Amino acid sequence: MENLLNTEQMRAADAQTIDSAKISSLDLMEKAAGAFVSSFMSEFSEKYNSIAIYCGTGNNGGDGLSIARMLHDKGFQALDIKIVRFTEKSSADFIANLEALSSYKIPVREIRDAAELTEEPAVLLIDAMLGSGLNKPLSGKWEALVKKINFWNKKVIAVDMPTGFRAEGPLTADDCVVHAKLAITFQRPKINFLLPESAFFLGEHRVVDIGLDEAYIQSLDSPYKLIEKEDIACRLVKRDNFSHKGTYGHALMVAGSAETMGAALLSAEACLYSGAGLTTACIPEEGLTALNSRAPEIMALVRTGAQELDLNADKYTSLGIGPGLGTEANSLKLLTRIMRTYQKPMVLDADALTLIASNYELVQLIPEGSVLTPHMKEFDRLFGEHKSWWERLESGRDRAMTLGCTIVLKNRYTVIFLPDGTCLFNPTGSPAMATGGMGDVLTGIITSFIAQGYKPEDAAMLGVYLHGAIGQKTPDYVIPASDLLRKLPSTIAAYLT
Ligand SMILES: NC(=O)C1=CN([C@@H]2O[C@H](COP(=O)(O)OP(=O)(O)OC[C@H]3O[C@@H](n4cnc5c(N)ncnc54)[C@H](O)[C@@H]3O)[C@@H](O)[C@H]2O)[C@@H](O)CC1
Ligand SMILES: [K+]
Repeated sequence: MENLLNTEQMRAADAQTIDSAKISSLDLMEKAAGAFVSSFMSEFSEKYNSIAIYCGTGNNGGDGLSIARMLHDKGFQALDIKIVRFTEKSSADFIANLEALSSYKIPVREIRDAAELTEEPAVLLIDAMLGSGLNKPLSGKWEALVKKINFWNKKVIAVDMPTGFRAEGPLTADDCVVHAKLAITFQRPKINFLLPESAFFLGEHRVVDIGLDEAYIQSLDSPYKLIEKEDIACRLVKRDNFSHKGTYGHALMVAGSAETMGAALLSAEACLYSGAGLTTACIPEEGLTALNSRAPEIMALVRTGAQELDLNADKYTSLGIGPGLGTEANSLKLLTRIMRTYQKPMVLDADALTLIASNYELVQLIPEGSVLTPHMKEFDRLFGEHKSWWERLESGRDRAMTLGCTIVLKNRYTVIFLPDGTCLFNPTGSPAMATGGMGDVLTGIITSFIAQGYKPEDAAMLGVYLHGAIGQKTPDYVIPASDLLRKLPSTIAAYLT
């Protein structure tokens, strides 16, 4: 798992690397610029394109000057440097890089006011004005310049981060930030790159390794972590030679209503396809034919109308509840009854969460160790309105700790809040997954992993990562949830090796 750092910690890692690796800050800047250029060239190889490199006078600007030199050496001819000199302060490494540029025939122009710029003919703009040194919102000359650059609507590639972007803390659409297509960032993504509001300013990001001291970075105390492929491989357990269906547990999925049987089918099938030994779907009578014809492997526990369900809780090794359940009185009765009867960790999703939100006393009945899988709206219904995703990060951590539960807040980079206050970001996923039924499948996978004996936190991590990995692999415009779940067995097997 990769530790994600805040700006202050990143600066400490920078200093520690210079200290421990006996590398000068100038050489580190050279490494960072080299890593940027390699990544840049893999994406933008047309050397005839004109490129304007806007540099500040701090280290982000120093990177920009070094990048200009390297691009020139790689054969990019149509380069043009603009130095934004709104202050007389310059960093030592910026000055050193400006000197190194003196033997190069790259045009350099100093800008002292945004009004000096009328247009920008370059096709591509590299933003090396301000990076992680940002210490307050942009105003005055900076604000005017950023507004002008955004008005030009160029293809902007940011060095480390877009000028004006806050690496952590709440973001709003009103922040004055350079709008960039891509940020090539150093060593770790900024935490805010993983939150949806970053899309106001940034298309995508790539992370490049600049050789910072990894042992030191991993030793720092950060609640924020990024899940890696190895975390999945080392948690997944192979199926034993002499195992049988009883080895892999019995998952019960309480889901569906007459109009939403699809949600029950998808979540129960996801249990089956991710390896539960037995799966039972607790469904209304109207759904029985659909279940039997679509998924003969799945058993039914039929619930009729308001009739109280006689649940033998010992029979099941995991329970998922919520997909397509409905929010009317009968569903509330069913949920309450199940929460009173079943005291092992359960997976709560969709309508179960909405019912808990509007009958908040039910929160007390959530068994410790359970997994809650809300999307943003369900999260806000449960825990109150939040003005930003940063606030959701803070309250998600807080709630996971007080409830002793795992909370899976679904998004492009789904966030998993663990009961110990750790906050895991999942890297896998794709916009092709933005279709109905996806959440039902995820609920089924997590329920299935718990049935098989994985700890709920691990079940959530494995489920979220593998679910996203399938979506990410599809070259198609969209992946229907039922197609995704059929790829679960081969995907899980691929991660086992
Ligand atoms: N490990 C790392 O973090 C490394 C960082 N490097 C580069 O160094 C950058 C950070 O450099 P610096 O710390 O010199 O900072 P920046 O170059 O981001 O900013 C320069 C200066 O601008 C001023 N400033 C901040 N906010 C302002 C505002 N709102 N209005 C006007 N002026 C403002 C501050 O005095 C700041 O020091 C990184 O983004 C990255 O590009 C690389 O060179 C090498 C390794
Ligand atoms: K920048």
